[in-house]
Amino acid sequence: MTVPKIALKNVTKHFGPKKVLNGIDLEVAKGESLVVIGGSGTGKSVMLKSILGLLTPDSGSIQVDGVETTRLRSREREKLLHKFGMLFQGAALFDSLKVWENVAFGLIQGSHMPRSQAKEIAVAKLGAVGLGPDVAELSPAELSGGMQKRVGLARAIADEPEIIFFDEPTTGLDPIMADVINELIVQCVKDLGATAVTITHDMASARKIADRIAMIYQGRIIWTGHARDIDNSGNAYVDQFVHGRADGPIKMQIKAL
Ligand SMILES: Nc1ncnc2c1ncn2[C@@H]1O[C@H](COP(=O)(O)OP(=O)(O)OP(=O)(O)O)[C@@H](O)[C@H]1O
Repeated sequence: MTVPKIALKNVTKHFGPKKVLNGIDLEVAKGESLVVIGGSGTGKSVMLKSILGLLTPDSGSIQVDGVETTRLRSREREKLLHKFGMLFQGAALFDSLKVWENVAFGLIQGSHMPRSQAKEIAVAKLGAVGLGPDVAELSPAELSGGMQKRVGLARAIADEPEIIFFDEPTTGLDPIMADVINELIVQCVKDLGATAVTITHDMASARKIADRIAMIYQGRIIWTGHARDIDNSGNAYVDQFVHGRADGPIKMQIKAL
């Protein structure tokens, strides 16, 4: 039996009285691209942060390459984090650093690579996402949102991670730029042979990026299936989300202003 790259079993997490993860069961195979869809506040980010160890679940098991990660010491956790690359929502670049320094940040700080070598890699990774060496010397503030996402992607792949997380990679981009980013994600993940987990509300992005899609609702995975089956899921919650209907079993909690 092959060991999944990532496996969550019955993971729970609450904040005060609020139960956010309600028994998450999820497996991601090596080399697979899994997209997690679900409404706002359903626990997608809390799940990713739990896998990264930025949050500790209350109960349940999280394994990466068959190793339990919920009780790691700091040095072991640091080693684990080397397996991950991450493209954050809003790119999260440092404005005080040049573009290439942002891309090389993990190589210099985490892997203690000499600056000149890290710069060479950063410029090559920028090239892989369609940005020339001239961009490397700019400040992130001088770039458009789409270019910033590309820089974030170059940073996510700089250390050639085994696993890449994409948190809302297309949010705030026009549909054409979103498609460009989706294609770059597919290409970069393929080139690296990486395992990818993406969280998004954007169904066009999910369709393009995913091998498999999982839907989270009220802190549970309520459906998983091949991306090609998303329109015939037979699940009323998935159907409502995919078609963006106000009517259906998913009730939005709307607070009175
Ligand atoms: N550190 C925290 N302390 C308290 N509550 C938190 C914390 N982190 C998340 N939550 C709560 O957990 C719930 C789920 O949050 P999460 O960020 O995982 O949602 P999400 O599905 O990623 O939503 P979105 O799509 O809007 O980003 C929210 O109600 C949020 O307020």
